[in-house]
Amino acid sequence: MEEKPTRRRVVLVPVPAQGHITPMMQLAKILHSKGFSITIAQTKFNYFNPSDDFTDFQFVTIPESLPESDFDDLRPILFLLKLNKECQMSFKDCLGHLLVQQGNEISCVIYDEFMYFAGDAAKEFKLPNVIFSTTNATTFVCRSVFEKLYANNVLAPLKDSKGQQDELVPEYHPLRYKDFPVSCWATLESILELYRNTVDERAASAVIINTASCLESSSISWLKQQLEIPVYPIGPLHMVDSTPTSLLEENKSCIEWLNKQKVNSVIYISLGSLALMEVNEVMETASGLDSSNQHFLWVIRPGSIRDSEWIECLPEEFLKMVSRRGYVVKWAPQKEVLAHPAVGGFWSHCGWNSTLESLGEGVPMICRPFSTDQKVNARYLECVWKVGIQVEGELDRGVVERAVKRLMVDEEGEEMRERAFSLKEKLIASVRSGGSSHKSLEEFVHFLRTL
Ligand SMILES: O=c1ccn([C@@H]2O[C@H](COP(=O)(O)OP(=O)(O)O[C@H]3O[C@H](CO)[C@@H](O)[C@H](O)[C@H]3O)[C@@H](O)[C@H]2O)c(=O)[nH]1
Repeated sequence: MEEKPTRRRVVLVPVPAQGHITPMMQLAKILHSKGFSITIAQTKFNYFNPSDDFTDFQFVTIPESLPESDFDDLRPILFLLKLNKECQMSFKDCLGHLLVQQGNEISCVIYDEFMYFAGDAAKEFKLPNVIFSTTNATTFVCRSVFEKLYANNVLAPLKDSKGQQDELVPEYHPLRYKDFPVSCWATLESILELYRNTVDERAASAVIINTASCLESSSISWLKQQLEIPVYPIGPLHMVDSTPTSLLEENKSCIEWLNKQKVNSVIYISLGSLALMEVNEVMETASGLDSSNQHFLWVIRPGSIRDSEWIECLPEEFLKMVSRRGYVVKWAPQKEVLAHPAVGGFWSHCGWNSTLESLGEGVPMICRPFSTDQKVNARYLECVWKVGIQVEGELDRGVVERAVKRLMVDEEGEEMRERAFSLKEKLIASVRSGGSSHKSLEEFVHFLRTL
C-alpha cells in the first residue's frame, strides 16, 4: 500500500504512573524522529511536565474531576477502573476538539492498554487505534486467557490462601498460581473486569509491546496467532531512546559514591514508583544487607514506607546499619546506576521497566515482586532466563543476607552475571539494524504511514 506523506499526527494516551509514562514518552520520541507530530493526552495525575526535549510536542489535559487522593487511596486496579469510567465522555470531547483543531491530520490514537476509554473514543471517530502494552507479552497472554480460566474455575486456587498456590497452572509453564498477574489490592472480580476491557483487542488496529522476541518468543507467537491483528514487539524502548522522563528529581550524588566502589561490588535496591513496604520489612532488609557485608545503594522513595513521609518513622538503628556500607537516596538515575561498573546486582520488585533496564545492562536480580505482572517477570527471571533469585514468603534478615550473598558472592551469582551479559548482547542486537525489534519497529512505522 502507498505510504502517505509524513508529519501526520499521532495522539498518545499514557497511564498516569512513572512505569507507564516512561515507555510511552520513549515511543513518542521515536515516532517523532520518524517524522510524526505528537500529541500527548494526560490527566492531572502524575502530570508529566515536559522539559526542553519535548518542545515540539503538543500536550493536552483530559478533564476529569476525581479527587487527587484517589491515586494513592484506590491503588492501581480500582483507580484504573474508575479513571476509565471518568474519562469515557471527557476524552471523546477532547479528541473531538483535537480533530477540529488539527483538521484531518490525526492518523491514529495509541493508548496504554489500561486506558481503554481512549480506544473507545477513537473508534467512535473511526480513527485507527493501537494498544501499547508496557508490560511483557506473557502477562498479555495471561490477561487474554483470564476470563476463560476464571469461567472454567481454573483460577479457583487463587482464592486459596495457601493450598495449591505453589502448583503449576496447567498449560502455562513455568507459571504457578501464585505467579498469575493478580493483586492483593483488588478482588479477582475487579481484576477480571479490568482485564476484560484491556484485552478487547478485536476492535483495535494493532498491538505494540515493549518486549523483544529473544526474551519471550513463544508468548509473542501465541499473541500473533490469537489476536488476528498485527502484533509488534518493539522493545526494549529504553535501548532505542534515552530521553530523560523522570517525574521525580534524580539524586546524582549516588554516581559519585558508586565511582568509589569496586567493580560488581554493589547491590542496587529499588522498588519502582508504586510498591509499598512495611516498617518491619525495611528493618529486616537493612539488617540482612548489613550482615551480608556487601555495599548497597538503596532507593527509598518518599511515601514508600507505609504511613510515613520518608524514613523518619524508622528507629535510629536503621541509619547506623546503612551508614556502614550503604548509601540511601530518594530517587536515583536508575539507568545510569545499572550501567555503572560497580553495580553487580539489583534487588527489585521486577516492574517491567526495571527488568528490561537490568537485562539491558547485564545485571542479574534478586526478585521481590509485589503484584500483577511483577510476579510473572520474577518467575521468568528465575526459571526461564535464569538470571534472578526470587525471595518468597516473609522477609527476615537471614533470608535477605542469604539472597544477597548468593547473588553477590557465590559462584551461582557469577554464573547469573554471565547469562545476564549474554542476554544483554542479544537485546542490543535486537534493537540494532536487522534485529527483530528494529524490524518490528520499522514495520509498525510503515503501518502507521499507510493509515
Ligand atoms: O530511583 C529510581 C527508581 C525507579 N526509576 C525508574 O522508574 C521506572 C519504574 O518502572 P517499573 O520498574 O516498571 O516499576 P513501576 O513503577 O512499579 O511500574 C508499573 O508499570 C510497569 C509497566 O507497566 C509494570 O511492569 C509494574 O508492575 C507497575 O507497577 C523505571 O524506568 C526506573 O528506571 C528511576 O528512574 N529512579
